Amino acid sequence: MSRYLIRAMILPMTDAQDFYPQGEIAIDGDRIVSVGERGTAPAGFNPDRVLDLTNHVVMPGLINTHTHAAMTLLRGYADDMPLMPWLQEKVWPFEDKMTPEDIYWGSSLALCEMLRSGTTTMTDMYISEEETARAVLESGTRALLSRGMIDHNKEAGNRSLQENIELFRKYHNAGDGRIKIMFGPHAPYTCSGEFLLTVKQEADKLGAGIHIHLAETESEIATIRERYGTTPLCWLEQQGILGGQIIAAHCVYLNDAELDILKRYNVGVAHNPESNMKLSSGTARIPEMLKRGIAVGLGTDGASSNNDLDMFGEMRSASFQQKLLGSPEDLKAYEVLKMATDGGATVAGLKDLGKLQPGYKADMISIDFDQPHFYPRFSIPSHLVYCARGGDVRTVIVDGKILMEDGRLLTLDEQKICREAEKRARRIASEV
Ligand SMILES: CSC[C@H]1O[C@@H](n2cnc3c(O)ncnc32)[C@H](O)[C@@H]1O
Ligand SMILES: [Zn+2]
Repeated sequence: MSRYLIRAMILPMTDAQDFYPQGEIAIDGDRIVSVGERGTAPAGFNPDRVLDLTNHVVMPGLINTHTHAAMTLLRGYADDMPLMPWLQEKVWPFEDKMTPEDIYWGSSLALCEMLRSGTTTMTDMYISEEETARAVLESGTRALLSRGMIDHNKEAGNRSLQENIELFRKYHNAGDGRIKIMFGPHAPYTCSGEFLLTVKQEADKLGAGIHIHLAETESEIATIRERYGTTPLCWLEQQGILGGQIIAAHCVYLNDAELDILKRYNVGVAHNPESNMKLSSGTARIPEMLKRGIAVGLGTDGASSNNDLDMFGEMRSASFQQKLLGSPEDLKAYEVLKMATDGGATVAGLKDLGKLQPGYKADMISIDFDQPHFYPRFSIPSHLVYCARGGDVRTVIVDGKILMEDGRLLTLDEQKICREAEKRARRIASEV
């Protein structure tokens, strides 16, 4: 456990007005002790190290609320298709050939990319998720993990549910509490009502939340209407699935009454603008959600429908997509930053994350602002959303530990991970 004193420009994300141009953060172990202008660390605070990040902006680590980390192995394998043919013709046959070891290397690759671009927490759903847990533990990052479950038949559904329960028993609160386990029924069109209810009951018994894809495409809306005569969200409500912690990914096709349902049941939305654009799924009604006080976080989805895991790019896209369809006043820079930090923490149910303030977890990143694309410095939030790229991130701290310093990853062997990922992706593609 180390004590650090960081000197930098600080954007704590506590309030739109809060910014410390000559700031100072004191960290003791995994927690923030103080945040303010220089000289505000408690008297007698004796750091092991002073990190001089003058000319860097330090802000909360970014929270990616919906991804499939190991899908980095499918990056560039299947592009320019709509969701269902993409899944059925390309993605699922590829995933059928992936071994648990492949999932480990694919997840490690994702974690390299995430750390490099300032993501400190991810909410993930995939097969062989214990391998993703192993990679997360090694990397030092924070994650909410779930076993993605599809009940093609009763046996397959029950087996995956047992795996999710096992994942919970083995990894919930692992890594000093950095890992939390949720349950991951894939979507209303891939899970029966009976199966969803069993999943919900098992999750409730363990006090775990649910992570599910919801209302992503027009085709999903048509399928569910044909099967059940209603919308995906109303069907989930009828099945008794809503209530407790739910992360609903995408939420593109929801009417006003359904937005009210989201609010009533405190459903958190994981908004994935780049995936929604790339698959031509549509545009989620984010301004309307925010107006209602619905918790919205930002996600990249997997690297096959994005195709990167850069949350800086995602923030820019989130804002531009709404402006294109609505008005330039929609989704302003500070609102998007909130979504990627504090909003993500709310969606993830992590109470002491998403802001830099005393008592909160010490998860933060620094962005090198001494670069041409950050001058003149009229507005720091504007530059972070409209100018910054993941590659501008230089320092990453999670749980009070430095995971990236001056652009060097300290916990992951990046070169080895890239080589392994390339080799394994080629092998899998050759087997499909
Ligand atoms: C069973 S593990 C999770 C499962 O989800 C698939 N997936 C990736 N992106 C999406 C998306 O945008 N909508 C629906 N399903 C998606 C992934 O390939 C895994 O099979
Ligand atoms: Zn997804």
